[in-house]
Amino acid sequence: MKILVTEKIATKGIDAMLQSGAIVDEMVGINREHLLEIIAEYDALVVRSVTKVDEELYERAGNLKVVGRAGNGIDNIEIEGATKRGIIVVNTPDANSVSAAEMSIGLLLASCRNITQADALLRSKVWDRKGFKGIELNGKTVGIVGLGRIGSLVATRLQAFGMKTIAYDPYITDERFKKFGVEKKEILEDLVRESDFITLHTPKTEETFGMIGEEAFRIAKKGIVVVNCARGGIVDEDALVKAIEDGTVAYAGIDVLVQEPNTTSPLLELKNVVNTPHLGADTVEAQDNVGITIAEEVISALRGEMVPNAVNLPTLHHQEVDGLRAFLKLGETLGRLYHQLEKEAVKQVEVVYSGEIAKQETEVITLAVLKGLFEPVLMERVNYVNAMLTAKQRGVMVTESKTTEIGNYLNLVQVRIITNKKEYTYSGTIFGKEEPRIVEVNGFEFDVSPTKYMLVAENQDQPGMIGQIGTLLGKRNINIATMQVSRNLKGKNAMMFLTIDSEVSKEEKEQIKNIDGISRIKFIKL
Ligand SMILES: NC(=O)C1=CN([C@@H]2O[C@H](COP(=O)(O)OP(=O)(O)OC[C@H]3O[C@@H](n4cnc5c(N)ncnc54)[C@H](O)[C@@H]3O)[C@@H](O)[C@H]2O)C=CC1
Ligand SMILES: O=C(O)CCC(=O)C(=O)O
Repeated sequence: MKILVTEKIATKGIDAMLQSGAIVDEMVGINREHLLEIIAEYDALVVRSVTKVDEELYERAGNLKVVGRAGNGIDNIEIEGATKRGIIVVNTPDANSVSAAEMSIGLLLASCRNITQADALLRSKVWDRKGFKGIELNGKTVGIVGLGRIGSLVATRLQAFGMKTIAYDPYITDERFKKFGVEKKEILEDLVRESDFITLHTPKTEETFGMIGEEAFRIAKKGIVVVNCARGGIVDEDALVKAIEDGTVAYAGIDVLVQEPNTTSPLLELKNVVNTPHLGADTVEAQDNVGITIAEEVISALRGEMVPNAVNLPTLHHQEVDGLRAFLKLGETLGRLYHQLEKEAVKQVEVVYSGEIAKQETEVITLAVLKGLFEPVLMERVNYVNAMLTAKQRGVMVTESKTTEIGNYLNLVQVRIITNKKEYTYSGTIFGKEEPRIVEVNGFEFDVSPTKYMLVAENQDQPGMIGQIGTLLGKRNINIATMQVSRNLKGKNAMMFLTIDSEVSKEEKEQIKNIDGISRIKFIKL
């Protein structure tokens, strides 16, 4: 077994790999050309957040079986390319959470007490106590965006500073807010308006990228403090610079930037920003923890053993699973619909199997549903192995029920999502051997072959709706592959399902929403 390590990981991690009998080449900071030249020799590659593991690399990596991400975020690794080549990607999602939480608090304190600025002045041999008056945390409100592993650690620690903790995370249950003594904010704008400090702890997704931007700074309190120790771009960097210059943001603590490494960001020029070069996980403890964990995981994966933190799972090759492959895809699709259509925290998921499929071992299909359900908000960290655990950790109850009775379809999988407010349903079937179909969404009946890009609109059942949407998309050069309309009662509400060939921008969605009679429009990406 030959393992290449391209970024610094703890010696304990390297030792653990060597002890397993592997040949380990540590080439910290290896340049891209050299990496591409030699990658074909290796069975495993261990990286942190800098090495880009992409198509170009996979193309040259004929022997690669495992990519180990020594850390949490995996946005430098192309998962799809790995999965299609049977390469397992593993990471260490829990191993550095405490360090990242402590770093967030460090940035918060360092920025609002001018610690780095004062230190720099004193080092230039000037003892001057003027101009460094900061602000206290005690009695202030901190708004936490994303109450997952790190967000919740930050919350409980900041409560010890006498802060009121509020959070926005529409994807977790009320019980989790209660557990951490955090007040829930239903909408981001409320959190922004009420916060004296805002700290970000979400993954980088299409929804979170730029979520704290011009609009947020327009409604924020004057003199707010912003900390981003999650991923670059969750706070829009240009908008932040402007907000600091006009005094909306008094201080900022930034550990992560869209472009990394980076020595030219305008944020580095601003005196009331404390910038660190992505050091959130850089502690002895976190690195030992991450190093040992990634070594164990990479070795297990190379030996073909089950790795709980496998980010993708290209190893579902068992015969019984092969027979269910189309249903796995269907289950994942049905799960993925929910969070792209709704924003309510899930309390319970019930998967109902009817017809022939009820005679099969369906547990793995339920796991596919959960994987699809959680992926849009947790990114690729959810897989067949940890999907049930993820549901449990997030306080979501999962049940299955079965009936072999055959209704309108030979096989039917219905996913019921129960929230505090209501129940949502998504049903699908398999036509022929392999063809998934979405046949019902919240009581509206369809026969849709799911595609990568789809639009779902809710509208008043009145003449002209289809034409208006079609014309608008046509003008924007967005090709409609199929379009179906379903209604419950004539003249009342209807739902439209469109499969389209390309993405729809925010602006285009806004335009569709402005069509008279359209109440809701959602873009779905599978
Ligand atoms: N600076 C550093 O060195 C480090 C940074 N990180 C980053 O910190 C971030 C948080 O990591 P964890 O807490 O482990 O992740 P996690 O997956 O445990 O929690 C993320 C939370 O964000 C929520 N969320 C997702 N989309 C949201 C949205 N649109 N609005 C509000 N909430 C949303 C999820 O429901 C989830 O509860 C990640 O971006 C990770 O990559 C992690 C470790 C070190
Ligand atoms: O130091 C590193 O490897 C980056 C840590 C990080 O951002 C993560 O684990 O997500």
